[in-house]
Formats: sequence, structure tokens, C-alpha cells
Amino acid sequence: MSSNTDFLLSVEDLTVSFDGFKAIDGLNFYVDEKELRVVIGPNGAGKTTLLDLICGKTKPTDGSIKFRGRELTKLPEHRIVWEGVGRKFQTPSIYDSLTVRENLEVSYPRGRGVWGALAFKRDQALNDKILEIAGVVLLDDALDTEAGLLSHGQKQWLEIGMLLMQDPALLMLDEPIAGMSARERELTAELLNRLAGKHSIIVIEHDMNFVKQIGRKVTVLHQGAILAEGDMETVQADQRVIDVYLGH
Ligand SMILES: Nc1ncnc2c1ncn2[C@@H]1O[C@H](COP(=O)(O)OP(=O)(O)OP(=O)(O)O)[C@@H](O)[C@H]1O
Repeated sequence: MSSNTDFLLSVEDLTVSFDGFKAIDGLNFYVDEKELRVVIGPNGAGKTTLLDLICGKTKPTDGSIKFRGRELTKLPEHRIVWEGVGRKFQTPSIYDSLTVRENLEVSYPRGRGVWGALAFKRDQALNDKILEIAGVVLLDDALDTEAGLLSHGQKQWLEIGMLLMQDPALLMLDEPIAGMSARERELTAELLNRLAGKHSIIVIEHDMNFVKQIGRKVTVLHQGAILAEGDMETVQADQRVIDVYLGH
């Protein structure tokens, strides 16, 4: 199959074997610019492995991952971040003893563009960016709060904010609402809906109520390959999806 360069992300014929077991098996997966995609599927389907492959944490046995037409599989993890791929893991990696403002500040890429040499303008740009992102992730009232004192949900939002400071073209979130209160889940759905259209987002999630609130297009993974793909209604009505996942 030839690559389609119109997609932000083109995953083609991707395979990874762990001791002969194919966790991802000849997968083709495409994400558009500014799309919000939800990936669902049973335990062990390969969802987390797919994100590990895209961000370079795991290297494939075969196949290609193109991001803006550029092959990622040969690049080290930090270069993939530079290319514009941000990944949030399930456990937040924030600095508890720093304030929200400081956490956002340390996440800002250094020496980017023309502001690198102009300290004053750079500080101004940084400050504007911190205020903007704090607003997006619902932490504008908590800028001077130590991150360790935030609620579980706020910590997750802060980590999303830290990724946004790098302005990624693609943001990948693995079960972002795990452990959140009902209200925090609702607010997270709103947050992701606001971010879609500005960034491409891939979300792995098991909570189907949440998926319904954010899922425009849903990919169902099963045994390392795509079982079904489409809008929520189509996927929910697919008997194969009911058999392996939704019916359980
Ligand atoms: N580094 C590894 N070494 C060996 N096996 C692995 C490794 N990473 C993942 N696997 C296996 O690959 C399969 C897919 O795992 P993965 O975590 O991607 O599934 P998942 O769809 O994210 O599941 P869950 O919903 O439970 O998180 C599992 O059988 C897992 O045990």
C-alpha cells in the first residue's frame, strides 16, 4: 500500500513481535490533521503498544509510521517529541513541589525561534503562553498552587497542559480519565472537545460514556489489528465489536 501524505499520521503494515507474539499485527491506521480519534478494544488488544510505537518507546519489527510524511520508526524518542508528538502516560509526571506555573514553564521548549536571543520578548511570550494554556486546562485559578496539592483530576490536566506548552501537532492520551470523579470526567470531555480542531488527538479509553462524549471516529483494535472503524453508532452496532468487547 502506498503512503497517503494527506494524513498527519500514516501507520502502515506495522508489526511488533514480543518473543514471537504479535502485539501489533500488520496494522494500517491513519489520523487526519486536527482529528480527535478514540481507540478502544479489549485488554491486550495492542492499544498501549500502538502509542509506544508511535512515540518511539518501542521499535517495530516491521512496517512504517509516517508523521507529516516523515518516517518516525528510525528516530529516537526525543526527536519524535521535537517532530510534534506529545504523549501522556497513565501516571502523571509532574513536579509536585513546583507550582502549576513553574510546571508549565519548565515544559516550554527553550530557544525556540526568533525569541531565543531576545530575553525580554521571550519572557513575555512565555508568560502569555502559560496563561493561555492554564486557561485551556482549567487551572488558571491555581497557577501559584503547588502541583502536589492539586486534585487527581487537576494533576492530569496539568500534565496535558505541560504537553500543550510544546504545541504538539499530535497529542496521545492513554486512559486520561482513570480515577477521576464524575465531574472531572465531564470537564475532561469538554477540554478534549475544545482541543480537537487545534491538535490531532488519539485517546485510548475504556469508559464508553466518556467515549460517546468525545468520539467522533472510533477505532476498535483486536489482536493487534483493526476490527472496526467508524462513528460511534456504526461501531456500537457492529456484531464483531459486541462479541469481543462491548458485550462483556
Ligand atoms: N514489552 C513487552 N514485552 C512483551 N509483551 C508485551 C510488551 N508490551 C506489551 N506486550 C503484550 O502485548 C499485548 C498488548 O498489550 P497492550 O498493553 O498494548 O494492550 P492494551 O490494548 O493496551 O490493553 P489494556 O486495555 O489492558 O491496557 C499484551 O498481550 C501484552 O502482554
